[in-house]
Amino acid sequence: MLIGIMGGTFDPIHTGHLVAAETALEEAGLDEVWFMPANIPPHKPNTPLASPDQRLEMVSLAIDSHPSYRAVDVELTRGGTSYTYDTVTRLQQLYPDHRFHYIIGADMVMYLPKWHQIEKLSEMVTFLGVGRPGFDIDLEALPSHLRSRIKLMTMPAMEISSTDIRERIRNGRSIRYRVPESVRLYIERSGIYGS
Ligand SMILES: Nc1ncnc2c1ncn2[C@@H]1O[C@H](COP(=O)(O)OP(=O)(O)OP(=O)(O)O)[C@@H](O)[C@H]1O
Ligand SMILES: O=C(O)c1ccc[n+]([C@@H]2O[C@H](COP(=O)([O-])O)[C@@H](O)[C@H]2O)c1
Repeated sequence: MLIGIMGGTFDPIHTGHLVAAETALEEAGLDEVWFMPANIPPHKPNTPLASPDQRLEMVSLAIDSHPSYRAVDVELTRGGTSYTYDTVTRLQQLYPDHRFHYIIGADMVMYLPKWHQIEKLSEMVTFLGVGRPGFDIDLEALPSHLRSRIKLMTMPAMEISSTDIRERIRNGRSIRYRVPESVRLYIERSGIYGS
């Protein structure tokens, strides 16, 4: 099986994540996409506002009806900082018959050289890069060994981020359609980001 891992903080999950996953599923011919919330995302300055359980719950609600999507809690149960190299090493041990691709937005593509053990990791997965408004992908600026391990996907520009969702909630603005309805209702009921 060919698996695309959609790793993220998902604080909260939004339609940008879902369209990125669907684009990769279709364009790279993936069998499944595994949505994997990070426990402690490396290199993010702030702790997520939602707890690990809440982020996993929102992911599960968002992907509920999709036959090829799964929510995977390996990073949450491992605890500590969620280095992707450690995660993929573990997944390859657990699922020796699977191949793994890793889906990332344009901001992360240009940040790859800073990832933990990136030389080894880039031998283990192919990165599927999707465009994101405000972030240019310049493959020429990346080291050649990395460049050859990235496939670019064509995704409609979606100017949407978890930061923007949280800010909208703080300002009493609508998040309808920016997140799946089930996630919107969960956020409203739980009051995670304020009311
Ligand atoms: N609108 C988007 N278009 C394409 N890729 C996206 C989009 N939003 C997030 N991603 C990608 O999804 C992955 C997980 O992102 P993450 O959960 O940190 O969301 P975020 O919206 O970037 O969060 P925040 O605003 O809190 O930093 C990253 O690889 C990121 O680049
Ligand atoms: O392993 C690393 O060094 C590394 C550095 C930055 C990001 N990541 C992973 O990339 C995914 C997206 O990161 P983020 O910060 O945009 O949520 C998430 O699963 C992180 O664990 C991984």
